Amino acid sequence: MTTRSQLFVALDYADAQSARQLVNQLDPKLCGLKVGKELFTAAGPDFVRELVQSGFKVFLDLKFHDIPNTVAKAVAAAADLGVWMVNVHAMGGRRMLVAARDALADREHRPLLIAVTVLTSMTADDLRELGIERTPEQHVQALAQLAADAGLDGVVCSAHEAESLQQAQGHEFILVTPGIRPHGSEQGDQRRIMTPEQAAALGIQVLVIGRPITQAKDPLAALQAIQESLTASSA
Ligand SMILES: O=c1ccn([C@@H]2O[C@H](COP(=O)(O)O)[C@@H](O)[C@H]2O)c(=O)[nH]1
Repeated sequence: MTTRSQLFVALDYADAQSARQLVNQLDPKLCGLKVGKELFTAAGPDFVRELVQSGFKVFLDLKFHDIPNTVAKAVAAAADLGVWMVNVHAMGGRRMLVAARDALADREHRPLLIAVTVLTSMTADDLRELGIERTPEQHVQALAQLAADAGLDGVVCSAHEAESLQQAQGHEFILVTPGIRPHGSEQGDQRRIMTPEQAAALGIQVLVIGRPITQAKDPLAALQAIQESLTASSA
């Protein structure tokens, strides 16, 4: 089965004005936008509303991780912004995941609810240091099962775990993969990385790319080159 991957640009900018310089050149048909902790903390919910009103699919990547009541209220507030997708940490546990899911049930606008498994910046050594003896792959699998049992729509993982997750959870379960690095771009702090073409060939639904676009000399050209390469590799 081949699903066409959607590209989401991680708007990791220090303020709304910097983000707007790129966003104003973009077409909602070309990509979705991810707002994370830096931009949200600086620019707030008004900027998220502005992006939604401009017609973009917005993934609000705030990775809520708190007691169930607090996370339930936070995802409901995110839904009120009109975002397309919101996420929580699977490590918050089953009751937290269920509370988040229930907070979105029966709403007129229900964003997709996704659980972060193992951050793409982490390795087996990082997990071991936290007392987790499973490999990243095993830990992702276990946390994805928890998310699926709790009725979430999918997970954030690395592209390396995609095939085993598709086998275990099926192709309807949404996989969102940061750690996407076009050939020749800098890895930075990411550890479990894959090229956009390889990730798209796996049928991953959402590819998240930040710095290879936002730090490029010409961000729009960098994004268009990735899109063209995806189109060419799927032909
Ligand atoms: O496991 C995760 C979860 C979230 N992220 C976020 O994705 C982008 C990636 O940006 P790059 O510049 O392409 O590395 C960033 O906003 C992270 O907060 C992640 O990387 N890994």
